[in-house]
Amino acid sequence: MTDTDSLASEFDAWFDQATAVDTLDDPAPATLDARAVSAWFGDHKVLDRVSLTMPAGQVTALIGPSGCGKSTFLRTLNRMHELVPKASLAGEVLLDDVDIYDASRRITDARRQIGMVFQKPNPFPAMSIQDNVLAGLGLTGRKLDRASRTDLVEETLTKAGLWTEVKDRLRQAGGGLSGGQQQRLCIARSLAVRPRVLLMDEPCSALDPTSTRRIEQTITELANDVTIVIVTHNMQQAQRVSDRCAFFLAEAGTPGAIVEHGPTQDMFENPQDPRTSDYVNGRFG
Ligand SMILES: Nc1ncnc2c1ncn2[C@@H]1O[C@H](COP(=O)(O)OP(=O)(O)OP(=O)(O)O)[C@@H](O)[C@H]1O
Repeated sequence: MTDTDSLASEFDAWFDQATAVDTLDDPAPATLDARAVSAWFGDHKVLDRVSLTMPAGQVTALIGPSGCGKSTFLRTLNRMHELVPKASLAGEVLLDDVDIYDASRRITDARRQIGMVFQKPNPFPAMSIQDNVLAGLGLTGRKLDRASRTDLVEETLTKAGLWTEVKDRLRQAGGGLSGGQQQRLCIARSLAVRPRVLLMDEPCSALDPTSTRRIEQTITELANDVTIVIVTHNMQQAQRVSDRCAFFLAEAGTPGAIVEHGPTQDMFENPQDPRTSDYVNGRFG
């Protein structure tokens, strides 16, 4: 028995301990509505009353120069900001009208419904490809029978655009894939818990141009199933993948705020604010 075989069977055994077997629903994409979100690290205020609606089933790109608070804003959208020691927050984030920060809501519930993909692909390197896909389910405490797991692995790897490349080696280690394939594996892992929103923090910044285009294609294909919010420094990418854009700026030591937001085509072809025009045309940042 190889290492990957033994890992795979351990994981299977964990799932098979289930006394009750769950079925996964197929939820519709949700609208995320940030209302007057401010964020601090200690006494350093980095976001000031940011309000933005990210419509269901659309791709919203967050753009702006380095340090203007895009990643911080993204992390307020699924309660990851509060993991940083001394970080604090004001405002509301509504997922289809329900405040994810409401005291009666569990943090794990928000994270399950609002998944995240990071800059650097972070699969579990020694874990098999199929177990990487299923790993998030374990964390949310849900157990599926074997047939449902097999279906879920195929479905999510297909949606992430990776199935045909890995279907004959599902029990091999995730760490053996290329960087672009690893990022698509991480997207499949996020999709396996059936999120309603997927947050992506510069998901292509560690990838070559070919892998980048493949991920962009995946984003476009996913948009009907899940609302996507993506941070990107690449203006061509924002134009290629997003329906809407929000331009963030932190001017002269002030906290980050949104200068302008709207349909991507308007933001690039007919921006209302000269600072937006300067930024999207590469004159600063
Ligand atoms: N963990 C942290 N502790 C303290 N300050 C932080 C932390 N993370 C970010 N900051 C500060 O918050 C501000 C916003 O950072 P953030 O990473 O959100 O900006 P960004 O627009 O995403 O930047 P980039 O495009 O370079 O990733 C910056 O001043 C940054 O130094």
